[in-house]
Amino acid sequence: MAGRNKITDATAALFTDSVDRIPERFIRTDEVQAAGAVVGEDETFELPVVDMASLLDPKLSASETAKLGSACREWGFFQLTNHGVDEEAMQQIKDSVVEFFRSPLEAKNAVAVRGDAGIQGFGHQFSPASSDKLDWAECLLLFTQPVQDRNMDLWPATSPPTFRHALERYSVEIGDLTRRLLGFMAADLGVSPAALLGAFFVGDGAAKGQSVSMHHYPACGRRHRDKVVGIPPHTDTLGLTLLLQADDTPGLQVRRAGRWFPVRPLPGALVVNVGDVMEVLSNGAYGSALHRVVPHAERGRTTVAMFHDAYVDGVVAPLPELLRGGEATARYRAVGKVEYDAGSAETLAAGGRFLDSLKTM
Ligand SMILES: O=C(O)CCC(=O)C(=O)O
Ligand SMILES: [Fe+2]
Repeated sequence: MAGRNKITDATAALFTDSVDRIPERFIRTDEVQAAGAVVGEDETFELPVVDMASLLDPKLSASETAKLGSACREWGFFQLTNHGVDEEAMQQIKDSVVEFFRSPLEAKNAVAVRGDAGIQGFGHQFSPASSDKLDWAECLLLFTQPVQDRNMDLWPATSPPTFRHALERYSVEIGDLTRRLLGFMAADLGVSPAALLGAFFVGDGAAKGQSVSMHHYPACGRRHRDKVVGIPPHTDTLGLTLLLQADDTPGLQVRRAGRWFPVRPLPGALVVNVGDVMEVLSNGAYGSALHRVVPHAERGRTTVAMFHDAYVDGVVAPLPELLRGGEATARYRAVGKVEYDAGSAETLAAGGRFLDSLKTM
């Protein structure tokens, strides 16, 4: 089972001071090399950019929706500009998360992962049982919606004091934005908005499942670059991910056509990516892309990844509207949500993808 380990004093010291030698558990040179080539600094390429103001503009909406659709089909990734998330709410969450990671280890470990609280809390990202390697990163993972799923014991109360309010507010903002975005995705997929929205939200508008991973990737120094990993290559197992980058440090890379494409953060934009469940819902029209994080030699990087979960009547399966009338066959077999979650966790621990086992062709 993929576990999340607590961060020790030794690791925290490693992350704060520039050290000459790092423990074997962080050295993954072979893995980094095997992962393949990165598109160079000097090469021009454009990761898709989608503009929410254009989506909402009656004159521009149709062409921007087509752009959104092609981004989800070709890349599974795009940067979203003019997204309309309240600027003060954005600033508050950025400041609060940066401040949390700057706190002393003792304060951060007040909300550390612990056996009885499942995967939530502060610690390392998932560590596969099949390897003893650790990521060059620290992560605070929390369930944010539905509200009754929150474990407030693991929400920082004082480090910093603004944290809880900032996350609560951001959770609502991202829920609203996800809802808006899904409306345009439904138009692109040719399904009713109610069908797609109903997979993510319950009748009264609450998210079926929203969670957040806040990441800090410390600077790794020139000497350790190409040896350490921020997050190893993976796809997101839930529905849709919206990522906020609290600074302009690069690090996120997306896999396409056998190479890694660095995301060059646009000021104020959010990065959106299609998760495995969305790939299934869309019957494979949208693709969940492999991505990873590479630590920067000189600069730390802080991000807030918010995930929305989705399913229809307790089942992860292609949207019925897409299969109606026998026009298309299901490219994924239907699987109960409980089985999906258990399967994803188990396959993740083994370094695989549960999604692959659902494919029918
Ligand atoms: O921090 C990032 O840029 C990406 C984080 C991520 O991929 C994840 O939390 O699943
Ligand atoms: Fe991810």
